[in-house]
Amino acid sequence: MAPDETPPAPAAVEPAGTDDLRAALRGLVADPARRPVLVALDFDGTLAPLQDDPEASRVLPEAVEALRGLAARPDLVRLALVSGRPAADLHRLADVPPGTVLIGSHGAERARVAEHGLDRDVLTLTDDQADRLARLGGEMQQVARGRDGVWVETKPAAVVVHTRMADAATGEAAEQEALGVGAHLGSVTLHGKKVVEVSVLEADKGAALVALRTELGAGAVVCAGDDVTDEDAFRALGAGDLTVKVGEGTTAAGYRVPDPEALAGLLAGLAADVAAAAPPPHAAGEADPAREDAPRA
Ligand SMILES: O=P(O)(O)OC[C@H]1O[C@H](O[C@H]2O[C@H](CO)[C@@H](O)[C@H](O)[C@H]2O)[C@H](O)[C@@H](O)[C@@H]1O
Repeated sequence: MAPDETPPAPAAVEPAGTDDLRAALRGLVADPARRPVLVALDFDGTLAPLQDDPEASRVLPEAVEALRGLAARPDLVRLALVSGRPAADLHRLADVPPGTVLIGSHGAERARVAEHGLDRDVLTLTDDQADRLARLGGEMQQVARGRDGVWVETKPAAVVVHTRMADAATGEAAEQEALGVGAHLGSVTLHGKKVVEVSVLEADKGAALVALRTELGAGAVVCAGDDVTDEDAFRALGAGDLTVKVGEGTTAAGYRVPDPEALAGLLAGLAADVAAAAPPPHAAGEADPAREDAPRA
């Protein structure tokens, strides 16, 4: 090859599909050496179909049921949501079972769903971060001003310009301007699906997920997501983990499913496998304390 010739780009490897993923999930749960498996799921576009109004987002009913089933066997599975949403918003919208860990604000927040409420660390900002967040809010409002369908969401450590309801040209212009604001005021700027999000904190889903797997002593991680920030998580995981891209687009994930409905079906299958698994040894033959006729201690 002549020195000035560019080598051809390697062909992108298309992730494996739904049937292969079903088999891989079944194999993972059947392997005692991989327990507990950490199932870490993105919210918007993954568990909850995308909506014009983020307040309308909900986990699909089939996935709600499946997550309840998975949470019933913490010896086999631990659950986490890993989202760009603030942890408190996730808790309000997501309907996930107690024990679920919530990683919010793209990794900057950590909380755990309790029986009645949410256990969480309060996110604190330095004076400089708080000052930049306030200035970001003002500048992003300027970006949205006069542009139909463009609006601003304010989060604990970030400001988001939303363009889903704008026409293509208006949305594109707003996103470009918002990226410029991020370049001078932000610590991290994310260009996601019809959003530009500028954060005053350094955080990413990959680092947060790796920290959680270590804390839990998870033998493997199953991680699913649909947007650019989920790619940080996919890249941070290892060869023995299962990474799942929901929808179209280039990805580092090993598997792809077409939409949140397909993912919900796979989670239901996983929950069925978990329900069929042998109970942990200490529980075999023990009376069920939830039953009325169980002997009193
Ligand atoms: O990490 P995620 O759980 O995927 O959260 C990422 C962002 O999700 C929200 O925006 C996205 O969903 C909205 C509702 O479906 C949709 O209108 C928007 O176009 C999507 O980008 C949320 O509003 C952002 O704050 C999150 O960072």
